[in-house]
Amino acid sequence: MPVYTLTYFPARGIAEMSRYVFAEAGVQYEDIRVTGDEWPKLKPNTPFGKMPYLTVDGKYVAHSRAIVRFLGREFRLDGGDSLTAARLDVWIEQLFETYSSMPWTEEDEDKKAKLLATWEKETLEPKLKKLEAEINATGGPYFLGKDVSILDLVIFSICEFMKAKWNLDFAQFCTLTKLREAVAARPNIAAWIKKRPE
Ligand SMILES: N[C@@H](CCC(=O)N[C@@H](CS)C(=O)NCC(=O)O)C(=O)O
Repeated sequence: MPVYTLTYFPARGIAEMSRYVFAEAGVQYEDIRVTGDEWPKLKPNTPFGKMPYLTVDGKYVAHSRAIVRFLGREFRLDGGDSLTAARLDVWIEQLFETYSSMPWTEEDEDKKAKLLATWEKETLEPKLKKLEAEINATGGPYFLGKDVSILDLVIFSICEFMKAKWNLDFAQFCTLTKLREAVAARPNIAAWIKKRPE
């Protein structure tokens, strides 16, 4: 088994989906957490001056989504064939595009709340309804039906982040709620959630 190290800030952020993949696969890795004080010194020695990055026997894999896809292939959580893997990728990109279109830079709180409400109705809702229709077509609870994949772990992680950062609970999306409950109940995921740092 290769030696894996995952380096990120002491936060969940865009590294947690990869930590979930390691947890689900039951694979050991070094979970390196770099503080804000340590970061300026480390930054010039990282692949692209950003985190997270992974090393595999000393070779780097950078960019959070490239990391998650690589781990999916490594641990057979990528659907097993190239078309299925591509369908997972499509939704990973779709979800990150949706998340990037949130009103991140608006500083006026009233304007931000209005923009968020519009974004929820016009962007989030149609995208998640379409995602739910695709999950329902497989019978669920996961995107591929009975087999969990990196996409389910990415969905779980993004929803968790949006809840913490934007207080969105997605309660109106029943299929998504079932998927999140199914992920949370997986023994390795539940064990990671219990033991991980705050
Ligand atoms: N496309 C990259 C973005 C990475 C990124 O922006 N990382 C931020 C933390 S979430 C970072 O390293 N910020 C510190 C810096 O830019 O100095 C990815 O998905 O990994």
